[in-house]
This record gives sequence, structure tokens and C-alpha cells, in this order.
Amino acid sequence: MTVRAAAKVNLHLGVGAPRPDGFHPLDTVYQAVSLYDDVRVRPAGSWSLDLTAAAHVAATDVPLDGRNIVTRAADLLGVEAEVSIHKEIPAAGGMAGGSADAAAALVALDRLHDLQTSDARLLELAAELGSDVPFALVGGTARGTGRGEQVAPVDDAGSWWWVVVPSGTGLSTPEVYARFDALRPDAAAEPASPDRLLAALASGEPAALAAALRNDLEPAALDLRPELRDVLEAGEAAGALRGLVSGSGPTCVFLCSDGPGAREVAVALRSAYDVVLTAHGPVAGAHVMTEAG
Ligand SMILES: C[C@](O)(CO)[C@H](O)COP(=O)(O)OP(=O)(O)OC[C@H]1O[C@@H](n2ccc(N)nc2=O)[C@H](O)[C@@H]1O
Ligand SMILES: Nc1ncnc2c1ncn2[C@@H]1O[C@H](COP(=O)(O)OP(=O)(O)OP(=O)(O)O)[C@@H](O)[C@H]1O
Repeated sequence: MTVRAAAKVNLHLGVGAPRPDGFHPLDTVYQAVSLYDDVRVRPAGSWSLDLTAAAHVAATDVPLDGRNIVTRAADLLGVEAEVSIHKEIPAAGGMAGGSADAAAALVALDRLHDLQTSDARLLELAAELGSDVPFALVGGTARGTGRGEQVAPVDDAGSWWWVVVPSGTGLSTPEVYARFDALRPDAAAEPASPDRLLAALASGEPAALAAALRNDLEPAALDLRPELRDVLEAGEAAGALRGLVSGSGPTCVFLCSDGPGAREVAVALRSAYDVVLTAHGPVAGAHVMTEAG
């Protein structure tokens, strides 16, 4: 059986001052977009894991041992399987590729072994694996609070088009949060609320959404990777409504007016950047693709 899970973009990422446990309080709005990883599981008496990746994914740094988040998901469920991951989501790119794999693995292994884990328990296990993993289960467009793991769907009247420019080299999420702390020693305890973004989503208007996009981690990602400013400028010069660093970066995403608009921006950016993808959102959370006998 194969379970598919989508990448995410944070449309709003409000970040507060670090909590005593080191995590940052978030008020974020996630959107699942149409770049997918697939996790295929087969019955087996022992554990095995292999990985393939689309040409645009630099997956050589993804560990295949007990550190892989899919192995950790199987450990939580206490099951064995023969598992293959196929990645189309940029690795360490700020689009929650590892989190998508974890969510897909939870669903796939639960089904394979007929564990009948409740949705509430799957969400708890997801939160143990990582802050972004519960959203990867749920998909669509959702608000995330706590450290990002408490997710609730929000009204989204639009169908939104994105151009995605991954970077050859990933950024470490803890490093980006540490740079946020260094740049913002005065950060308020409470993260910024997404009210304006939520109103824009409900309007369905691309120009309103473009004006409301916000990522508090963007200055930290740009400080670590100044060249991303050029990427953002190039996308906006090519006609995107707005460019934004995705989550902790370094992937840059560009909101466009519609599908043809996104294709036009993508064509223009391909003259300067090796990998330029288009995607739309919102799309579904982790879901079963095939049930092989
Ligand atoms: C940047 C985002 O992708 C935005 O959605 C997420 O906040 C990151 O989520 P994630 O990759 O699932 O992160 P986790 O695996 O939970 O945490 C990795 C590390 O990121 C930092 N971290 C993560 C989430 C959070 N709310 N505050 C943090 O400071 C911590 O240093 C933590 O040790
Ligand atoms: N299945 C997996 N796929 C990708 N990375 C994994 C996986 N398992 C463990 N990792 C490790 O997690 C790190 C972050 O990978 P991931 O692709 O989830 O980052 P990300 O897209 O920046 O995530 P986020 O947006 O949640 O910060 C990688 O550098 C890798 O070492």
C-alpha cells in the first residue's frame, strides 16, 4: 500500500520568544500544496527502508537508519515492514518533507497492520515525531498553535497557485530558530496573530492573500542565506504577486494570480534557476493511494 503526503507552506508564521522547553510558541497558518512524497509499505518480518528521489531533490543527506523520521514512526507504532520512500518534496527545504513522510508512514503502517489507531491517537503520535507532523496528517489549510502541533482547519475560499524555487543545499531548522533568537532578543512572548491572513483566505482574492503573507523566520533565513533575497526579487520581477521564504527555508515560494500566471513566472525563473516547480493548494493530507494485495 502507498500513502501520499503533501508539502506545506506557512502562509502566516508568527513566532514568539522561546518557551522554557526551548520550543518557540507559534501562531501559524499552514497550507498543503501539490508536491508529494509517497511512502510504500509491504508486510515483512524485519525492518527495511530505502529511498528514491526526484532529480530535483538533494536527498543524499537523508539518513536511512534509526534517525529517519519514518523509522521513528514505526518504532512508536511497534511494527516492522519493508518501506520505500519516494521524495518529490525538497529535503531540509522548509516544506516539511520529513514531516510528510512521517505522517504517511503512520497512516500506512496503521493500515498495513490493521492497528485501527484512532485519529486522536495518530495526531498525538504525530506531535511526538515533530511539530509539523500533525498538519501533514490533516492537510488542507489549517491554523497551528502551541509549537505548531495543535491544528484546526480554517476557512479557505481560494484555490491558490504557487511557484516553488528550492535551493541545492538545505537549512537546519534549529539553526534558523537560533538565528531568530539572536536577531530578535526582544521578541514578544505571544506570537503575532494571523487575523489579517485569515480574512484574506476567506476572501479568495490572490492580491489580498499576497498582502497578508508573513513569515517571522524569513529575516533569520535571509541572514543565513543572503542570496535568497535575489531569488525573492527575481520572482516578483517576473510577475509573482509576492515572494516568501517557506517556513525555515531555504525554499522560496511565490504566490501567483492563477495557473497561467504561475506558469509564466516559472518559465521566466528557469532562465536563472535550475529547479523551478509549480504547485497549487490547498490539497489533502496523508491519504492512501493504492491497496495492493
Ligand atoms: C519551521 C516550521 O516548519 C514551521 O512550520 C516548524 O516550526 C518546524 O517544525 P519541525 O521541523 O517539525 O520541528 P521539530 O522537529 O518539532 O523541531 C526541530 C527543532 O526546531 C526548533 N523548533 C521547532 C518548532 C518550534 N515551534 N520551535 C522551535 O524552536 C527546535 O530547535 C527543535 O528542536
Ligand atoms: N524521511 C526524511 N526525509 C527528509 N529528511 C529526514 C527524514 N528523516 C529524517 N530527516 C532529517 O531531517 C532533516 C530535515 O528534513 P525535512 O525535509 O523534514 O526538513 P524541512 O523541510 O526543512 O522541514 P520543516 O519545514 O519541518 O522544518 C533532514 O536534514 C534529515 O537529516
